[in-house]
Amino acid sequence: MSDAPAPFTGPVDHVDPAVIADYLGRTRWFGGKGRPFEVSQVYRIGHVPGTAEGGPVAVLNHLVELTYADVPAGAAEGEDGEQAVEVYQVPLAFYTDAESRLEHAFIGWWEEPGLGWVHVYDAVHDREAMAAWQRTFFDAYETGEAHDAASGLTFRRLPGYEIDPDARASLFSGEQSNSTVMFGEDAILKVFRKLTPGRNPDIEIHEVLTRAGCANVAALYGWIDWTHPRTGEIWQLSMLQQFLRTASDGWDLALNSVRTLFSDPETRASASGGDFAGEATRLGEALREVHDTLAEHFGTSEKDAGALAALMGRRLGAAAAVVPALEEHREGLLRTFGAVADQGLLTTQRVHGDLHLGQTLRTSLGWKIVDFEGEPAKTLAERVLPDSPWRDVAGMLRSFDYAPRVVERTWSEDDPEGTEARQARAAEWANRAKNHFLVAYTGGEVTEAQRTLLDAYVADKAVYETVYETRNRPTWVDIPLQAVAEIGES
Ligand SMILES: Nc1ncnc2c1ncn2[C@@H]1O[C@H](COP(=O)(O)OP(=O)(O)O)[C@@H](O)[C@H]1O
Ligand SMILES: O=P(O)(O)O[C@H]1O[C@H](CO)[C@@H](O[C@H]2O[C@H](CO)[C@@H](O)[C@H](O)[C@H]2O)[C@H](O)[C@H]1O
Repeated sequence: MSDAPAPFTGPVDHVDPAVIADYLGRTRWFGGKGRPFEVSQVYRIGHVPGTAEGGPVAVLNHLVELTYADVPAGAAEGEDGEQAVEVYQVPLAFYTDAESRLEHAFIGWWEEPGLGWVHVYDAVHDREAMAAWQRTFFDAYETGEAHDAASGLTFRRLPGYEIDPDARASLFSGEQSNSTVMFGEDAILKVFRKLTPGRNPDIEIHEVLTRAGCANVAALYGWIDWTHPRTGEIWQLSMLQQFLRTASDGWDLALNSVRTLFSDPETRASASGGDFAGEATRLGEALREVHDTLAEHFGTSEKDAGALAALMGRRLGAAAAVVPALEEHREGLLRTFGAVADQGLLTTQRVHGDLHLGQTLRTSLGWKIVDFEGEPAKTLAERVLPDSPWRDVAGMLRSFDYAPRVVERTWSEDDPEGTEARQARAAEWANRAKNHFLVAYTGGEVTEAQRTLLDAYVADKAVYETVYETRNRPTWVDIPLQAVAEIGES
């Protein structure tokens, strides 16, 4: 363990909040870009044990509290549900001298009590700093946990999976809302960025599915808890998981399949070399198994169908405030939601909550579903609520609709004349994937009531996507808007 300075826990006054704010604005994972914010507090949550010679003089983890000025003072959230205060995890590696190899992850330099002037870097970019995490996880194996009393950090391990304490750490290139570090080719550490106290659904669900031996997820190896010294709340910081070495992203595979189809529009989707129906079938089977295991271990509950229809209607109202183009489809959408209202009590359970092809990985041993954190914009309390499994099914159906439309966006620039022919193939591809997926998921026929419920979830998801695209990729908003229009007309 290093000679890191005390205290390990508490507000940090000597770090300039503007330096941290500037760094957040430069990262991919910070979701508050574009909103007016200030860093209202930097809170130190302890040092990571296991640092070694040649590495940083200390690895100190921090929670950064942000306050947004676009929510009226005193309110917890704004009109569109955006939160007034958010907390992000920022682990820092401290070096006495500048480390040129880490220039891209440089945050600032300041005088650190007990350490003197230090150069400070985002620790997830530093293999030496991340090796400290890995060594501590390794030490935790025998007992199942390594608790560092000084810092309040607890490294937990599940039995049955060994990790190499010397494997090289490297940051995963595709970081999105979190940061993922690979340890050799065996394990990955997902460092959650936006945090809330309480059980993290990604860890919770992976633990249940791993202990149940479910083959359709990456096995959970361990995770890190931090106990707030004053409130006693548990904050879950990171998740250690099996690295799926042979994985190909489901979304990329689907796009490739559509490209193969479009390159020869004379050939029907069923005869195309890139046919996706078989994969869609296997995906449906995988989701069925995951849902069954979740229902078995977390149990099921019931939800009033009328309340669900009303909730979807309210979500539409909030979305229309952000995307005015939804207004003209309001009637048709409300009809679709309203059709479920007389279904009495619906069965609900823990679900993925934000399932799409980008959350699926095809490995040599079949499909794996990742990222059980739920919709990123929702609060934790909302994300862990039981919901109908049809929400996840609808997410996948929307994704099958997206894939050909995304390919067409760029294809049509080079070949505008072929649009009509490709449209027919695109519809064929999407319908084929949807049908195969559904048949595999249900094991046969979809009843009329199930179809009505599914249609409502598909419409609800498409409405959500219009907001997501408006905020994140405005040039894509036509994709879900077109779906909304088709639903509204039907
Ligand atoms: N266990 C794993 N093995 C290999 N790649 C993975 C694994 N888990 C996730 N990935 C890849 O990392 C990407 C980001 O992971 P995800 O859990 O979705 O993080 P985020 O919450 O940042 O979106 C995924 O799209 C997937 O391609
Ligand atoms: O992966 P996240 O949990 O961050 O999910 C969000 O981003 C997704 C995009 O990356 C978004 O998905 C939408 O776009 C996908 C294509 O990029 C498409 O396959 C999905 O069907 C569509 O919903 C997701 O909605 C959003 O929550």
